[in-house]
Amino acid sequence: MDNTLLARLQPLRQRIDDIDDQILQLLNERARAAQAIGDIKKEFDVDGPVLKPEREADIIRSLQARNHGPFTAEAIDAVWTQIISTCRGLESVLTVAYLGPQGSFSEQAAFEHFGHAIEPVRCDSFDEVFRAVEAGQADVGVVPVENSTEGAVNRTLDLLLNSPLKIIGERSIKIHHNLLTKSGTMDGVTRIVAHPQALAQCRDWLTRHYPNIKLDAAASNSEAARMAANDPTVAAIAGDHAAHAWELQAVASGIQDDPQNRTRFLAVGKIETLPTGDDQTSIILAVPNRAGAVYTMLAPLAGNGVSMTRFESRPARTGQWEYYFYVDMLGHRNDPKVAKALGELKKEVAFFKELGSYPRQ
Ligand SMILES: O=C(O)C(=O)C[C@]1(C(=O)O)C=C[C@@H](O)C=C1
Repeated sequence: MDNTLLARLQPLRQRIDDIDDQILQLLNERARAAQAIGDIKKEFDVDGPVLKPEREADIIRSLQARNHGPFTAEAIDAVWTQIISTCRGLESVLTVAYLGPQGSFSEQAAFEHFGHAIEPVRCDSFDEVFRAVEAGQADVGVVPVENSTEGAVNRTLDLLLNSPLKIIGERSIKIHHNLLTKSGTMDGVTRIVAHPQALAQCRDWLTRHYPNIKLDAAASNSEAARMAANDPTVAAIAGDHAAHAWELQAVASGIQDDPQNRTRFLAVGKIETLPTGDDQTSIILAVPNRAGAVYTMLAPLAGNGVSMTRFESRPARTGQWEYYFYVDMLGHRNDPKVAKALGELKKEVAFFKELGSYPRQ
């Protein structure tokens, strides 16, 4: 390297080394403070949860609010999620249940939300994720709830209806699909395998490029990737993490019909999440099947100035054209406006279930 170039880089690199030393010292001080918090928590409640979603959201948001850059808000989220994850792990390791072998989008969402210092509980279905958390085999679960191309993930909605678990957080991630094989070509491939949601998200692309190939459903995209890794007649649709985990090559990448394709995941658990000042509340409602019932059902929200952010319906399976309505609104259930709206709403409906209040992403 040119000597003058080196001479100019050297002091800056020295500066970075000094800063890294300070960061390291501060990270260890932070870790010791978290360990002390963990000891106090144990003193008061041995089996109580270490995870405090509202505190984690507060820390990251207030750093983002005070930040003047050039470090970006997204970088603050990623770096501090990992710092907090490590500190939390020193108090007690968080076990997280989610769908799929290594490399699934659920795993990516779990890492982006809770950091990497977690112990995975990998499940074969969304039902198993709920069961694992309900049975105490995992502290929390991460499940997809809606996709920007395909809409609601119906199985998750049905499980939320019947589960005692609460929603404790949300995380939306970009979903980028690839067509993957062991060789990186389609030679000898007789079928394309993926989770039905992924097949649906890539429907137009598949029709255009492989109109005659057999499409098969797998329990997860990472399961499809595992199959492709072991069988040269299989091509999988899966994300970059799965490609990496199963050492597959891309025949084509970014094959989702919508380049902005995103999936929103929910974190579910048994803990109660306190207000942060920027929260969302999710509920399920049902009303008798008569004219104007849905309008009346929602009137308390508008009447109390509570904004509805999502409205989804699922058949109640009574054969009577009755539905469960899944409603998200801004605010925490302890906020006076939300509490009043929920109180009024309960009186109007035939069925009411609170799914939880949690920090907005
Ligand atoms: O403040 C706490 O209760 C902590 O345990 C510390 C800490 C952190 O590292 O900042 C870690 C885990 C909790 O979920 C929240 C915050």
